Amino acid sequence: MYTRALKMAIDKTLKPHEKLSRNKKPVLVCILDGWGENVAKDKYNAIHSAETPVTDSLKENSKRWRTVRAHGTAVGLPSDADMGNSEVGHNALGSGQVIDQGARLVDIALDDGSAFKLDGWKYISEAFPNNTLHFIGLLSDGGVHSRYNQLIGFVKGAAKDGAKRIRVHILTDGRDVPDGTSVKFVEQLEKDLESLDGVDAKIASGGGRMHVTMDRYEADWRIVERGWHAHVLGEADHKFKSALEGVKKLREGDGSKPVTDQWLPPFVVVGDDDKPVGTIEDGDAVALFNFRSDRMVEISKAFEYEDFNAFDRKRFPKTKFVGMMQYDGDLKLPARFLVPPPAISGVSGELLAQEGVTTFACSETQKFGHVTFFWNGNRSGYFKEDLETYVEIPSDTVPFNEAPEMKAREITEAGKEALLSGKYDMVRVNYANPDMVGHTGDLEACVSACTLVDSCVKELLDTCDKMGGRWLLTADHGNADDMVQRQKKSNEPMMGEDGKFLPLTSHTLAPVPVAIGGAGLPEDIVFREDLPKAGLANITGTYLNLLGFATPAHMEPSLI
Ligand SMILES: O=C(O)[C@@H](CO)OP(=O)(O)O
Ligand SMILES: [Mn+2]
Ligand SMILES: [Mn+2]
Repeated sequence: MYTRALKMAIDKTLKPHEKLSRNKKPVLVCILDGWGENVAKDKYNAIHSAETPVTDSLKENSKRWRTVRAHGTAVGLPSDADMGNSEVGHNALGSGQVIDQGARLVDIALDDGSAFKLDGWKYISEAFPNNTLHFIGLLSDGGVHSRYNQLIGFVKGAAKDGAKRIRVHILTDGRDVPDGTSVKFVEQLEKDLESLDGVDAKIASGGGRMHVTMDRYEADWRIVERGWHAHVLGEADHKFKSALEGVKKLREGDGSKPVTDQWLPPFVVVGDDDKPVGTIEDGDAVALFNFRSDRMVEISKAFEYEDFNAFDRKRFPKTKFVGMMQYDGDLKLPARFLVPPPAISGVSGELLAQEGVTTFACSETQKFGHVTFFWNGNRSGYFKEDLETYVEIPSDTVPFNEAPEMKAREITEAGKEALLSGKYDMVRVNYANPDMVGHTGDLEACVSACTLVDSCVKELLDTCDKMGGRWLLTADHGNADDMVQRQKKSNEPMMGEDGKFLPLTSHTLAPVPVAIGGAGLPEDIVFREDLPKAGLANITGTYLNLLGFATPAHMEPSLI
């Protein structure tokens, strides 16, 4: 069940690279979030439709440009039908290892039944006979944050182990799965809960994932506060007799504009007495059923921390609280969990800090933790704080198609300044736009986002060249490279009844580009040709080489 990394003892010292010396010039690692290299090259590929002279020109040097796999088993996901995502992508980029990820670890723990023998389960099962068991999480089979069959696996396990009263608090998706599918997931869940013998099981509250509960990196605590009100206190403006009725009604919006699954307002399910059917009370058990960490950290703090002032909780029930996993390895948050998280050790950040390498990492809020927390193997702290500078540029709090430029210009300025300062051996930045605007399904906005990012990349690469540095440009998974839902066999774009194309809001299965270069990179340094199946984890050794170090034995081979 555990990864290669755990099985072998890791030598955490870095050895010098045979050919590339540490030239004391900066190495830039630039990640374009959600920038895939898709075979579909029609107008729905926003990267193809955008003006991208800089990234296009890199392709011309076939010895220093290639693609790598960013989805499925290449990044530790259960199957090659699983699209990549930022968590697994940045874990791989930072660690150089293919690690069994949460999605897979939970599958295994459910399959072999070990999940029901672990401490987390024993802890919550104390509440089964006399109190309510609550599940909170993303209702979806997207496999990025959660999966429906895993929720059902735990619900059934609870029923079998004597839970008498179960309440599920749902966050609707429409981001990892097509918009509108919330209705079918709610229908299915209501049926599945009803079919449990001798258990009073219901959906109790919910809301759209971008508006309720699933904030990340403290971008907007009000999102979590809305969730707390609905799930815990049973308070929301919208009250319905059933979740199905609620989701259908809320999708209609106020009549002027429909609301998509991602953005549904919070709602509470009430009984015939108009009282909420499932508030969270002292003695209840609460299990978050998302395996992915970033969007579960804040709600975990709200349930776990006695001392908490991000918002007024009004009431703080003493619950038996568990996460699907432990979401933050440094904070040990939450303290209890259903399945042990992936063990990620010997990550590049730790090794580099040990060698005295100075690092600058920057993104805007929405991706800040991607280049720090995920990059460092789901650790929120520093390895050696005096060597690591982390800069977060506050993201806007609007749907990003309304501001597709996001903070790309500010990130560029910060990156340039870091390169020019001469203070940093490694500068890494992440541009959020292709991913965050891609998720809105707004093609036009996404095209303009990609055009802007390409021009920002030029500024960064030019600055790196000016400093005599070396650079590596890549992405963590696809997204902007396909903005339309397609027919399975023919790959033809799908149109809705209104004649408009059906937007694809999710990531894609596309591989991602990798390019290396820079004024400080000797001419004869090119990509090797014997790694056709390389994935994101092969990139770590590659940038370690650019920094003058050999690829450590516990990492995937370098592309150079
Ligand atoms: O927004 C998110 O949470 C995911 C999609 O569910 O995107 P990313 O993996 O790019 O962060
Ligand atoms: Mn991403
Ligand atoms: Mn994304």
